[in-house]
Amino acid sequence: MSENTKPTALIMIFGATGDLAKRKLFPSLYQLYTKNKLQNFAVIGIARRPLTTEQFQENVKDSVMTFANVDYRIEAFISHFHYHCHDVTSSQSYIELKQLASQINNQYKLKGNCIFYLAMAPEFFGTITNQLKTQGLTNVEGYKRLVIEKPFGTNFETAKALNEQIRTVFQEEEIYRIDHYLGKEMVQNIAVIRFSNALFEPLWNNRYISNIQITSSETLGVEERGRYYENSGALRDMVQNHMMQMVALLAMEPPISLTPEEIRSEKVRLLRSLRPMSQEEVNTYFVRGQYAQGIIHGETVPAYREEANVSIDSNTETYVAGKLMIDNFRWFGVPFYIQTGKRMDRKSTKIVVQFKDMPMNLYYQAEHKLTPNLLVIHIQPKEGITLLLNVKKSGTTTETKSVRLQLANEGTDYINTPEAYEKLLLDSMRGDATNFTHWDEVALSWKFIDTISEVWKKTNDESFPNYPAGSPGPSAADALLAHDGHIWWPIEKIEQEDQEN
Ligand SMILES: NC(=O)C1=CN([C@@H]2O[C@H](COP(=O)(O)OP(=O)(O)OC[C@H]3O[C@@H](n4cnc5c(N)ncnc54)[C@H](OP(=O)(O)O)[C@@H]3O)[C@@H](O)[C@H]2O)C=CC1
Ligand SMILES: O=C1O[C@H](COP(=O)(O)O)[C@@H](O)[C@H](O)[C@H]1O
Repeated sequence: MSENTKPTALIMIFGATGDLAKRKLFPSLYQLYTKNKLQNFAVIGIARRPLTTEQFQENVKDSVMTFANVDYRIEAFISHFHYHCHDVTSSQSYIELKQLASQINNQYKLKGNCIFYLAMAPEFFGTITNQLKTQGLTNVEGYKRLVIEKPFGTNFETAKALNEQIRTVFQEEEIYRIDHYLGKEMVQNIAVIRFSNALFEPLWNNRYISNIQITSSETLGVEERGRYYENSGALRDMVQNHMMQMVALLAMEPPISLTPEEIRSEKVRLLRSLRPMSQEEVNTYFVRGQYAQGIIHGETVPAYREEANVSIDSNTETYVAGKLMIDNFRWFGVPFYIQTGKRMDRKSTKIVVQFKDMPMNLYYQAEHKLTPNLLVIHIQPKEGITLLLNVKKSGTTTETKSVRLQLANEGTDYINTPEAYEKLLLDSMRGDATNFTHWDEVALSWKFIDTISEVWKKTNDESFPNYPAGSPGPSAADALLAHDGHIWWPIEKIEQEDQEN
């Protein structure tokens, strides 16, 4: 389907009174609607609480006003929403849901196309898909697609069982596993930066790249999600999916074309080249942390154990740093460092590609080392690219200084870029699975992650809590890089100092 095709579909949102629907799904659909990207659509919201369709429409309106902050064509927009009060564990109400779906399909002329969006706790995913099949909701005249939220399982075994269950109802090409990082503008830009610039692609290998650093730090804590997070931790919440996907996009071989199959098969090949770790090696390659009380934006925030309301000796990690090695010709010997954590000093997701030093420094003067060339891909909150180069200091000197070439930051292209969910919803309606994860990718990343979580489950980290909220994370993460002679590049600090000078 072309990029300009306007899709038509009925979207059934299971979990329509929940946080994700309110904060992301309704505002994203609204954006698509007001940008005229949809031919025709209707939504059936499904949850247990007893709401009328009118009350549900008011909730949708509130969510759009709060999170999209506009009310242009809002009444017309919410008239597309319907509500079905339904406990997904009860088979009876699927029959009524089927009747409602058929009536709405005819009323809006939706061609029998149906998206089943599971915005609910994962323990319901299997039950819902089974019931959809048993009660005949998947017998549609058009297409049927399942959009499924994370977490997709809690380890390889549970993910495999879930996959087998949903595969009895949906084909792999009908399953859209959401990883919202794949909807982010600059994550989608990684392949474009690599494969459309003669400047980068020839250097994108172990001859010219020293190491790659991927950081995704948050200032938020676990908020209302303590129960989920306590059983997940940063490793399963962020690393298994978002961080591994970014590694795959940065390191995969060029696909022979941009079809979803080709891109996803390159990512799979890359994930297969990750150097496996033995259990004994886990704590050499990976570092974990948990936040203590600290100060963020001038306010004292509680420690994880208090905020999440969990046991006072909880061993759950809220921070992970790790070193991944890729055993293929292109990357042998190049460390990919990743770090992600909650309650850190800033909200920032970025990738730093550090190029190797020049073979000889012609400009060496006492104490003066050339700064390595760095390519920084800013993913959020700022979007853009920075290249750090060395130039001559002005005047009668051969001394060098580092300068920043801002390739895209603050450019008009990046103003008002659509939300990740907006793009992913549209892709799922158009049938473009490129930015969704294939089962083979999910399976391989779980296998890699399982070794780490098994070790961490067995051994408590006695140093927890080991970083104060509002800090850059535990010192062991610096030691991880220092061991290889590297540092986490303090890009924001470099930029700030630059601006001050
Ligand atoms: N919130 C977020 O930012 C993110 C969420 N996700 C994922 O999205 C999914 C949903 O998360 P979130 O919205 O935060 O969860 P919430 O707990 O906020 O919402 C859960 C929803 O499920 C409904 N529900 C619960 N039990 C039943 C039942 N038996 N039958 C019918 N409906 C039921 C609830 O409605 P009611 O009580 O009325 O039945 C509610 O609408 C999860 O898989 C989560 O991991 C992923 C990334 C980010
Ligand atoms: O998937 C998740 O992502 C968010 C971070 O997303 P971002 O787009 O704000 O970077 C994280 O807070 C959450 O714990 C996790 O489940």
